Amino acid sequence: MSRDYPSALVVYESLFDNTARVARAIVRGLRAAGFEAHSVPVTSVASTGPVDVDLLLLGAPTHAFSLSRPGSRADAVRQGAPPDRAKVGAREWIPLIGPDRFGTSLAAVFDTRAAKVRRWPLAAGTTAARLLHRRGFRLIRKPVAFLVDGTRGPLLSGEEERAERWGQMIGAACLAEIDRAA
Ligand SMILES: Cc1cc2nc3c(=O)[nH]c(=O)nc-3n(C[C@H](O)[C@H](O)[C@H](O)COP(=O)(O)O)c2cc1C
Repeated sequence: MSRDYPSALVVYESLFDNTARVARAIVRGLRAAGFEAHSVPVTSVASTGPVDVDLLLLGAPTHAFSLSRPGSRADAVRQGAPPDRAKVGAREWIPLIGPDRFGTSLAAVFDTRAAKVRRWPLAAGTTAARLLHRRGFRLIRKPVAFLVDGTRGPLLSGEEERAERWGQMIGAACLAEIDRAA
């Protein structure tokens, strides 16, 4: 940690804005934990150069029990999602990145998924965690899920507040990891 404040970047994929809302709530939680934190859609971060942070977070919606694919995002567009949000997803982005790009190997993952299949073990977060691990990142906590009501949302009541608390918790966990390594 070379700056005055620890820092985190929350990269998210979101077709209907629910994962984006969760990402913003997590940013609020990270800030409450003392972090300089920002969220950015995967459609924009894909074209930026290296960034120097202490923690990378990645969030994505569950499509077909996994990360989205071009076909599932096209499906979402047919259901009303803005086409520009479907250009690139976390699945295509992760193979392009590694710890060097962010100045950290510490990462955390979250997903959104439909409330009625909440207990299904396979989801976007599981896949993202596996792919990030393969790229050399170390997940500091298990992936966490936030629930939406159906395909377009909204988030279930209380989920944004839970995301904010999770952001604060993950910030504290990251600081503990940094202390341990020092
Ligand atoms: C093509 C498609 C497939 C989906 N498959 C699943 C699924 O397998 N499991 C699930 O829980 N939700 C599924 N959903 C619901 C999404 O998880 C939901 O749309 C998403 O969490 C909303 O987040 P977003 O607004 O950020 O896109 C699917 C949605 C779409 C559009």
